[in-house]
Amino acid sequence: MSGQSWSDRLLGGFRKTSDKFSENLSGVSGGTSKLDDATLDDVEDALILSDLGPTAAARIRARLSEQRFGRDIDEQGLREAVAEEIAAILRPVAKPLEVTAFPRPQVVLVIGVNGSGKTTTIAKLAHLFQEDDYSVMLAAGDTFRAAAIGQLSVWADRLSIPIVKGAEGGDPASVVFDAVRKATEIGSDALIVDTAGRLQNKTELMDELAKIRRVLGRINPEAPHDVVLVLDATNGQNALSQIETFKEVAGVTGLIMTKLDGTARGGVLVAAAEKYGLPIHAIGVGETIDDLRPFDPDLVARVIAGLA
Ligand SMILES: Nc1nc2c(ncn2[C@@H]2O[C@H](COP(=O)(O)OP(=O)(O)OP(=O)(O)O)[C@@H](O)[C@H]2O)c(=O)[nH]1
Repeated sequence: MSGQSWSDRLLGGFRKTSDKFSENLSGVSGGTSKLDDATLDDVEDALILSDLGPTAAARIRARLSEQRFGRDIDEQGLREAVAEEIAAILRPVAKPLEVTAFPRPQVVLVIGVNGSGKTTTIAKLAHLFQEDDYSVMLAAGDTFRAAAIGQLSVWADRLSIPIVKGAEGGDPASVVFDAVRKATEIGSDALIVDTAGRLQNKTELMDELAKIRRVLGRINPEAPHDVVLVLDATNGQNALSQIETFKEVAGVTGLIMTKLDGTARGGVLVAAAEKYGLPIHAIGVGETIDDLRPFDPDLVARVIAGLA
């Protein structure tokens, strides 16, 4: 593991976004001047190029214009104002995943395309719950690939938590059914379920998730309590189309964005918040077990705007 703290890594990642923002804000640097249309154009363009998306960029521009048009502003003031507007978009969606289900266990379905960081995120999430003294169980519901089952088992061993798995090619719904029964039996607080990420076959995935839901509902009508979509920030705007699709096939209730360390595309988090308003539970800032962190909207906004 590198000697950097998670916050350095987070700042490092968003710093690339903020560097991109700053590069594109070069017309604004210098002394104090009146906020005019040309400057607002530069800010809007810089935000779009930083992956915040056209809608969030236009909204921030409109707010700046409304509040400060024609007033003296310097670069620092402009960055502060932009940070405030970004934070205003992010604050309402910052919601940690809480274990509140009664009866237990809280069933958390985790979905996302292969390679998004889903398996690692499940392990990190389990670890976060453990740190809060919750008992956790895993279910290897991605029976489509033996590698996925194996990978999750390795994490379960490392974390010393029980895992329920079926055979490769087996029925994910039956794995989930067994897991809920077992978790209820031993009194687990949370059950985190891995699922297949086959977006290329929407109908199959939808049928599979619908069946998991049906089976879960038979044991506990409240389950699944959470359907968490894991997104890879390095995909930039493509992450948004994944939200669109998974919302439709899986009824997503919240997001975790991974790989925010080291990408210049961290602004997509703001685009996602603005467009979908789904809760952002946490962010992934590295490959180790401690690298899933609560999402601090004010800090992220300041880093994107180049202030932190
Ligand atoms: N830098 C960085 N890497 C991450 C992060 N989260 C996951 N990864 C890495 O991304 C790769 C894919 O992660 P997995 O957890 O295997 O992703 P998955 O979606 O389960 O992918 P498959 O198992 O291939 O379907 C691994 O090399 C992880 O270590 C993160 O927040 N930052």
